[in-house]
Formats: sequence, C-alpha cells, structure tokens
Amino acid sequence: MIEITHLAKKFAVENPKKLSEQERKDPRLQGKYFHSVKNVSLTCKSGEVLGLLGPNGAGKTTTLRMLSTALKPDSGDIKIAGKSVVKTPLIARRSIGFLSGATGLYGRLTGRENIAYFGQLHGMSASAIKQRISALSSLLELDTFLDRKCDNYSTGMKQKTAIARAVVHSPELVVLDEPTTGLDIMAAQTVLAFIEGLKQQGIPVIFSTHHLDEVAQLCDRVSVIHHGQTEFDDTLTRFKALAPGSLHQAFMAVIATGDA
Ligand SMILES: Nc1ncnc2c1ncn2[C@@H]1O[C@H](COP(=O)(O)OP(=O)(O)OP(=O)(O)O)[C@@H](O)[C@H]1O
Repeated sequence: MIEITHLAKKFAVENPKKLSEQERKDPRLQGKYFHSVKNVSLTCKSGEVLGLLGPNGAGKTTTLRMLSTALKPDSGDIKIAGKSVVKTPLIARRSIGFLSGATGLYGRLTGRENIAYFGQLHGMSASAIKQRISALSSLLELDTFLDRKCDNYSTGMKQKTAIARAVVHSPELVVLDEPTTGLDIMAAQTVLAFIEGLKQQGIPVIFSTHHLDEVAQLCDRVSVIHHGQTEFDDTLTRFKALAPGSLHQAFMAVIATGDA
C-alpha cells in the first residue's frame, strides 16, 4: 500500500524572466517561489494500477520524483507498506522502480550492459542479473537489439530498455513517468501489457499519462492533479461516473472544479 499525504514542494525562482507566460500567470508563483506541488494526496494498494493525470505543468513529474526519493518534499509524507519514504529514502529506494523521463541510457553501452549495471548497483549477483534480463527481454521484446549499443536505438527501443533497467531489481512498487510518450502503437501496447503483468503479480504501479485510453484499459484508480493540488483521487469507476460515456469529459469536469 502506498499512501501519499499532503505533499508539497516549492522551487526558488532565480530568474523570473525565464518563466513561461503561463507560469507567470500561475497562482502557484508566490514571491520568489514557484509552488509546483501544493497539496497532493493519493493511495494505491497492491495489485492496483493508478493513473496520474493532469494538464501540462500540473505537478505530476514533481510528485513522482518525490515518490521515487529523487526529490525531498518540503512537507507531507509518503508511506510504502507503512514505512516513511521521506524518513528513510535510502531503504525505500531499493523497493521502488522508477522510470524518469529525464534519465538517459549510456549510449556507449549496449542495452544489456545498461540494465546489468543497474542490477549491480542494486547488489544483484551476476547469475540473478542474467536471469532477470532474459525474463525482461522476452516480456518487453528486447531480444533483437539488446546487444547493440544504445546510441542508435529508436525512441521505442530506448524506452523499453529504460523500463527494464528501472525494474531489474524486482521492486515492490513501480513508478513510471509517461511511459508511452513518443512510442508507436505496438511499442505502447508492449509497455501496457508489461504494466498489466506487474498488476497480475500484485505489484502496485503508479504512472503518469496524457492518454485516457490507457487509463480506461489499465487503471483501477485515477488521480488528477491541477495547479499542484489533488482534485480527484478515487476508483476508475467513480471517475467514469463523473461524465458517463466520456473519460475526456470526466477529466474536464475535474479540472473545471479546480478552476472554480
Ligand atoms: N527544478 C525546478 N525549478 C523550478 N521550477 C520547476 C522545477 N521543476 C518543476 N518546476 C515547475 O513546476 C511545475 C510543475 O512541473 P512538473 O514537471 O511536475 O509538471 P507535469 O505535470 O509533470 O507536466 P507535464 O505534463 O508537462 O510533463 C512546472 O511549472 C515546472 O516548470
């Protein structure tokens, strides 16, 4: 069980001229600080997939970076199986698999070497790494390119390899920041099937997306963040009930409530 309660994170604005016009008008800009995440709470149980939705700049990536321990929250708490990620980030890191949009693969290494390197960092033995890469390679369909240098990988090859790398240590919780962005339909389906497989194993998955069809296909729960605040956190069934027949309308209804 993952419980995020009243999470907040602000960033100092060093040069206000560098902010976009939208950010300058954003109510989260207060004096010298931009309050990217103001009040985010969500829960996700074993075997559930949670879709994190929100307009561009809503605070999804910042929330997921706090959940993965890459960023320390200013306030609020994150608990995995009752233990605080904020108080013991190093221990928590072992139990989380995090796919970030920002971390690239080492181009001079092959996909296999990239994944194996992360396995070593997690203290896995050579034989455990070999077995795990073999399993992940067939699940994510990496076989045809895994021994090529990553420099020349396509976007889909890079993303699937990065996902394998994020979960090489068989984490208790998987957090994916926009896992299907930029992927073609086949690669996206492979990634979605992989997430479904994690769910079948009882591993909770939290992923951000702008694709409502993925939410309909996979998610048990939906959280919507707008202007750094949770505006909705409940089951997919309740989300659908906000506007029967259209997830798009349901999303727009939640955003409109936040703007009111
Ligand atoms: N290190 C930082 N310093 C200053 N501002 C930041 C920093 N990180 C994020 N922000 C700002 O916080 C806001 C939220 O960003 P975040 O990346 O979390 O949004 P998002 O919901 O993931 O957006 P998108 O859907 O576009 O990926 C944005 O306005 C962003 O510019």
